[in-house]
Amino acid sequence: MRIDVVTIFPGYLAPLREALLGRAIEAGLVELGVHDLRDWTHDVHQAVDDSPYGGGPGMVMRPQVWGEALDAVLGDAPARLVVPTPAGRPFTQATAQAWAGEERLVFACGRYEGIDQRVVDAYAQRMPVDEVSIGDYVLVGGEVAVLVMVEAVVRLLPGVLGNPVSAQEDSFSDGLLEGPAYTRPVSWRGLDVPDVLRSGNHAAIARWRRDRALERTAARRPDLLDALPDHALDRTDRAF
Ligand SMILES: N#Cc1c(-c2ccc3ccn(Cc4ccncc4)c3c2)n[nH]c1N
Repeated sequence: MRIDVVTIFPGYLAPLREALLGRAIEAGLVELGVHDLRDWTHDVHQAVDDSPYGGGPGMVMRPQVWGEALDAVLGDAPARLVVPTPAGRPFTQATAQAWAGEERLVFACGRYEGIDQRVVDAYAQRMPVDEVSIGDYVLVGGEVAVLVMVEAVVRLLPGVLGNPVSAQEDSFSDGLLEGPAYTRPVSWRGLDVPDVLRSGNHAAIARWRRDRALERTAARRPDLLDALPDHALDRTDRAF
């Protein structure tokens, strides 16, 4: 997979070259390009924003600069354009799973009050464009959202995680939150590891883990339970 990010703060994306993601890049599993939007300005002030039509607070990012930058970065290669915005569709694990199958992702990081809508509209005429949000809170720009989304996607790529099974057992992968996890020592500050996890009875362990996941999901994210298809819950599950 190739990932390109266009931003006025390239340094914000430096963490993408650290740790797991950095190793994926070094292993050739991912190619990463980070581009400074201001490289496509032509004025001495390198202006990327202007006042909003219709008035209102803040500034809007100019379409011309974005058009030149995205034309240059995209070239002729097919890609999915992703535009983080607080007004976007929710970015979820399902989104990450879908995007993990893409050959190329290009992220447009806005700042100020966002990017002129015509940028999304123009590129949506010739390629898939997703306006997405990572959560119901307001950030100052798209860079942090891109860090989140790139990590969620890249960890799903074959060869990136040491143990691919762990991605299959993630929270959300089966529609539920993960249950609690434990490691040594068996007793810590008067708190013990549940006996079942040390029983060697794999069927009992699997049942216990499913029950804790259902319990946690019912308590913290009942909306996920409501969204589960009927076949996803067996009779034992329905006790929650
Ligand atoms: N994904 C995502 C986001 C953002 C986000 C993303 C891109 C931009 C570009 C500019 N801003 C600032 C801004 C814009 C409009 N209204 C208010 C603030 C952004 C915020 N905020 N919260 C999220 N979950």
